[in-house]
Amino acid sequence: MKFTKMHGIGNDYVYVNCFEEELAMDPGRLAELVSDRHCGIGSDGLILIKPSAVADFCMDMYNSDGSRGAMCGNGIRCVAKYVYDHGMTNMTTIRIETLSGIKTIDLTVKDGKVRLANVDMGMPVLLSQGVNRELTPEVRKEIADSEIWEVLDVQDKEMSMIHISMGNPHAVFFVDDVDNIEIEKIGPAIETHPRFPDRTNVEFVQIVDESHVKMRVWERGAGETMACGTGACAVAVACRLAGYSQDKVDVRLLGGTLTIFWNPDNGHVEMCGPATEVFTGEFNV
Ligand SMILES: N[C@@H](CCC[C@H](N)C(=O)O)C(=O)O
Repeated sequence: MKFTKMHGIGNDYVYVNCFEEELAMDPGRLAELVSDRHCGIGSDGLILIKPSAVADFCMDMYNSDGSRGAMCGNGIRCVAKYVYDHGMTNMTTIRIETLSGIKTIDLTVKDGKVRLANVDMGMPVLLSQGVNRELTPEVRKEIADSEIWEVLDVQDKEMSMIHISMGNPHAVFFVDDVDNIEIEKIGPAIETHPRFPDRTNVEFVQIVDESHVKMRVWERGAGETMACGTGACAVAVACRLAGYSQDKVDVRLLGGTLTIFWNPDNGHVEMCGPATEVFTGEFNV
C-alpha cells in the first residue's frame, strides 16, 4: 500500500490516497498497524483521502487505537495540502467532507506549494452540564457564567472544565503551569471518565495573555500528541467564554502554534496553520 506521511505541527498521520489505493483490511485495524512506532510507520493515526459525492474530497480519519474520529483539524490542513500539491485540484478554496460536516479550506500557495491553510471549522457546541447548545453569536452574547462550567470529580479531586464540541468532544481545564501536568496519569482518567460514555479529548491550558495561550492535549484514542487542531479551537472558545482572551488567539502547542479566530459575526471558528509532507513509501499489508 502506497502512503504519505504528513504532519500538522507534529500531529502526524499516515495518509492514503484512496483514489489510487484499495485497502486490504478494515481501516481501524490498519490504523493500529501503521501507527505503531516500533513495528509500523509510526503516527497518531490513519487518514484516508477519498472521493466525495457532496464536496471536492472526503477525509476519513482513524486514531492510533483504531477508533474513528469525526473530525481532525491538523489532518484536514494536510489533506488540503496533499490534494493541491499532488495536482488533484488547482483550486485554492477546497471543500472537504468529514463525519462532522463539510469544511471549507482557503490555501496560501507559494512557489506552487501550499504553505498555510485557513479552515472554517464551523460553529462550536457547548456540551457542559449535558446540554448540546450551538454557540451562535446571540447565544454567545447572553450565556451566563453558571452555564459554561461543569465540575468533574477526577481521582477524588473536583476539577472545573468547559466541555466543547468542535465536531468531536473536548474537556478544557485551566491550569497555572501546563509543563507540570502529569498528563499520562490524569489524561486517561478524564478520557475514560464515566461522565463521557464515548470518551473525550482532554486539554490543559495556561493563559499567557489575552492573545496567547499554551496548551497540552491528551487525545481520545491516541494519548498525548504534539498538537490537536480541533482541541486548539475548543481551547480558544473556552478561553473567550471564560473571559480570558480576545476573539483571536495564538495557541501554542508542543509542536507549534495555531492561530484561532472565533468570528463574532457568524459564530464560526477559523483555524490557521501549516501542513508538512515528510516522506512517501510502501507499507506491506
Ligand atoms: N488530532 C486531531 C483530532 C483527532 C480525533 C480525536 N482524537 C477524536 O477521537 O476525537 C485534530 O487535530 O483535531
